[in-house]
Amino acid sequence: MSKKQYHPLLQSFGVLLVLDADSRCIQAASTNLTHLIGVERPENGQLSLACVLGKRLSQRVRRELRGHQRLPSPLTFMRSKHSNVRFQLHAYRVDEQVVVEIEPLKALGKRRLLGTVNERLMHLAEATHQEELLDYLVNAIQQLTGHDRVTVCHFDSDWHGLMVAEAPGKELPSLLGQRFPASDFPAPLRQSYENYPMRLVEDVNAPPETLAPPCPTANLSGSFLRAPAPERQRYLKRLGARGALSLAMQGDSGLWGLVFCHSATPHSVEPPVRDAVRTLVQMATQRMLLLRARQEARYLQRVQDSLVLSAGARSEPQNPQQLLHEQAATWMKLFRAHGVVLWLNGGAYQAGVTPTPEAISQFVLRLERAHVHSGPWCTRELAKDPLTCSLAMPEQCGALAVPLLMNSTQRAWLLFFRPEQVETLYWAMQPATEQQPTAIAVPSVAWHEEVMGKSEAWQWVERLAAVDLGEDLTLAISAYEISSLNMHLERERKALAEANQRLEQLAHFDPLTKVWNRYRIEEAINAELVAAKRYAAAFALLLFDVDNFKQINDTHGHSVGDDVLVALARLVESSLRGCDHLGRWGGEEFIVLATHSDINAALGLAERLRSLVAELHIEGLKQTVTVSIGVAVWQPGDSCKTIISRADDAMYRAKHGGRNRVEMALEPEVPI
Ligand SMILES: Nc1nc2c(ncn2[C@@H]2O[C@H](COP(=O)(O)OP(=O)(O)OP(=O)(O)O)[C@@H](O)[C@H]2O)c(=O)[nH]1
Repeated sequence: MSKKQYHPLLQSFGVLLVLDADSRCIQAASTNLTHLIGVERPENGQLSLACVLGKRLSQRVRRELRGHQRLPSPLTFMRSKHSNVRFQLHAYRVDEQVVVEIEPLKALGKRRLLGTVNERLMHLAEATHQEELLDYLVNAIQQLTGHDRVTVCHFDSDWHGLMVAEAPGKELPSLLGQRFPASDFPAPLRQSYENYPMRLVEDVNAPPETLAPPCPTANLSGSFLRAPAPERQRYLKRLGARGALSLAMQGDSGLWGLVFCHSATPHSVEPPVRDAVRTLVQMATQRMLLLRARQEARYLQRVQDSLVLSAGARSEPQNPQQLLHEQAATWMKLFRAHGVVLWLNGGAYQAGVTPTPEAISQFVLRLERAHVHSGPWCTRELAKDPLTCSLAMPEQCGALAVPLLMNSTQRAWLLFFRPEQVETLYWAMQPATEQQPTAIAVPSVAWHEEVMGKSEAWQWVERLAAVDLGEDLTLAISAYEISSLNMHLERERKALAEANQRLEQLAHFDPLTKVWNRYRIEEAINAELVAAKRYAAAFALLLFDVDNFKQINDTHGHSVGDDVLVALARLVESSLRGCDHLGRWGGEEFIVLATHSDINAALGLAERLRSLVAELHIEGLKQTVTVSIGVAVWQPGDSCKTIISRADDAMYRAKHGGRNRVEMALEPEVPI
């Protein structure tokens, strides 16, 4: 550490010694050495630590400091057996020197103090609300130290202080609810509280002690005895305080606040009482952080609970509009917003008090350009933020925007809007007036500040919860999109299957009789020809034609003719084996493909069909329907054309033979 010249003035409630690195020789001592401890300085000689503490204790100090930065704990001693004044000693190393601080101790009744402190600690540990906790803390400290006014000052994110708790006194005016500007707590001051969490000023008006001989090299920045700097003295006077004790309340991310104890008259606080107060403050701070963490956890849980709903909606996905409609009220309550917008695929779903769609669209466009990272964006002053100041959003003051990463290129946005929150702040001190101090009193009208144009601030935990909500919403929206896509695909698939079926029908079936069409029966004959050739498995074709069909048509009309064809097809179809097939060859001609059939089987089948048809009764048709059938059996070397041609010849012979007959095809004269 570089040797800096620190304020060499000291308070008089203790004695300060500056020793060499070996803790033997006293290089300088505060001017109250004789007065407080009764040690005379030798006229010309060197003062040793042993002269002040005695041989034994000075040896102990040296031993305990060897290889260490400071004594593990303070030591107590009495100057002589005859005097009952006890002292407390503390020593630590700074640079190449050792600093020893000695304070007289008054008889305090240690047991009683311990009991009181334990009782207070128990109470603090049981507090369930921050206000209750801090109220109890300031009252407990007031009882322990006897200060007139004890307050807790909490810092906001700009380091302005707000007096949030107070044990008021009779001598000093109340500071509760007042704000102190950040300029009252400059960074070095806050830093010093982080290093030395407690400061005691016994009497701000007391003439300071100095070091004798003067010792400009001594680094007393960490000394508990150092006198307050002139600006701090002025400040305390403005607060009406002559005696002051202040303690840091250290939060998770820096200084949470300070405890100020003030009294209108000089006020000493014994080391054990200071230790007790420090323990109380530490305990209260821990408890407060715990309460806050619990409160935040409860809040996050509430947001989570609202997510569970949208998670439930995931199994039965809702469209974004439904989702917003159902959840908007809950979300607005949770996020203390008066409007919410879900911006998706270039359109806005809105609920509550929201800007116009044009303004929202502009806002999102700017967010897309300026806010590239995945975290939330927020402001409590839309009219002042460079991103939004030129947008027309008259009813909005604050906005929280959460990007929803729908995929690698597309972002949706969840936007919350807050109205203006006009607030009156009571400033205890204005930075500008620090040069001309004014006695603190009940805040004057001039110190009221109306804060306009701002919404409530977006808390850290709210931003965190909004990100959680955004992630959940992204899932819910994706689930909905996937499910609608699936539904669409399913519809498409069904339509395609139906079209295919229709196509299949058209391609293979005769639309009137629903039996195979010419193309399909031809296909089947060709397949059978291949099988017959390979396995020499004979099959037969029965080609039949309705007799005098023209006359039926002409006499009874085409529709009766159609009925005849349909009834005939049904009858024949139902009379065939499962392995045989019926097809319409054209007009009133049909073919039966009888697999695994020799000539006898085929003739038997043809005869059976003929007689069945002759018994067919058609509604509206008095005459009987008959068919003439030509039968051809597969011959090696047959093609579709040759076998049908033989069947056709046979059928014509049946026609010419008088109709309602079966004729067998003639054997081919030469092998085909
Ligand atoms: N109703 C109806 N008539 C059809 C259909 N297809 C063909 N026809 C008719 O069937 C008749 C066939 O007549 P023709 O070829 O002279 O034979 P036919 O009257 O049965 O006499 P033969 O075959 O010699 O017994 C024609 O008048 C066709 O118009 C159809 O799908 N429905």
